[in-house]
Amino acid sequence: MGLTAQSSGVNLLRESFNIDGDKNNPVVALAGNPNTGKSTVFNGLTGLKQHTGNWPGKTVTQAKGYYTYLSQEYTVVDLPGTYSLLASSIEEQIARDFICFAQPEVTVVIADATNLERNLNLLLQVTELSERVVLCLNLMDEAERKNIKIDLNGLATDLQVPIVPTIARDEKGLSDLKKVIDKIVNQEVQLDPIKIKYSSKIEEKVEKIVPELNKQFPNLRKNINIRWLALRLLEGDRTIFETLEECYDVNLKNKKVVERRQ
Ligand SMILES: Nc1nc2c(ncn2[C@@H]2O[C@H](COP(=O)(O)OP(=O)(O)OP(=O)(O)O)[C@@H](O)[C@H]2O)c(=O)[nH]1
Ligand SMILES: [Mg+2]
Repeated sequence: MGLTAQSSGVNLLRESFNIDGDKNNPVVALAGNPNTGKSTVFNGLTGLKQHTGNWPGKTVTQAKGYYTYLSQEYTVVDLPGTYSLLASSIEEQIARDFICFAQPEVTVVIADATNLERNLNLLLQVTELSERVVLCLNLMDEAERKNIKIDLNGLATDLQVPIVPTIARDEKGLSDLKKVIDKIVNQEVQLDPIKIKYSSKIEEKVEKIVPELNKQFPNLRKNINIRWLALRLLEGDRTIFETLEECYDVNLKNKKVVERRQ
């Protein structure tokens, strides 16, 4: 059986993000820098089967929609455009929290093929949070026009993520994207994207914090990536506390694991 929300127990959290947890559809999140064609991909995938509203409690528009592939219905969520997931803006916080807590079965990072370097920064942040990632290289027509050649096989090998080139405006490549998403959901591809290794000073601290977090919050490990959480704590990111308290009713502020680094 493929990945389902039921098997990972996140239905309730999905509902709190206004995503129908009861439907048990695999959820596909579309992430990407602003203006890379996320909404064009979203429209191409979902056609008229879409709703827009606001993210709960936020004045940021949420678009969700549906498509069916090989008799399986998927829910697609168009995340706000962001350059990073460092939660320094509401948009970044929404994108980060959704990937971290609603745990989409697949996150598609939509990148502008003419500006790969900047766009890959977000991809590397997403792969720190989730292994189930596809890189959608959009605007391939623009890249060709600018005579930019991309070694797709070399890039896929370096990043260890599936890559799908698209021209979303002409609906080119979107059926390949659906096929790759289906393979990930049905666990037909091995996924082990590259992870950033930090300086030994940081890695040593992470090594100390991870077991401490596992000990103090044994249930958290099932739901979120503890290495990622340790990195956020080291960074002093306060916004993660708010979301943890909202989603899990845990209070990290009073725990010694945080006090130690102050
Ligand atoms: N040439 C070309 N243009 C594209 C392609 N995909 C999207 N566009 C155009 O790029 C512009 C931005 O597309 P959107 O889909 O709005 O991008 P977005 O990522 O949703 O933008 P934000 O939501 O503002 O972050 C639009 O004018 C699209 O028509 C493509 O593959 N090739
Ligand atoms: Mg958009």
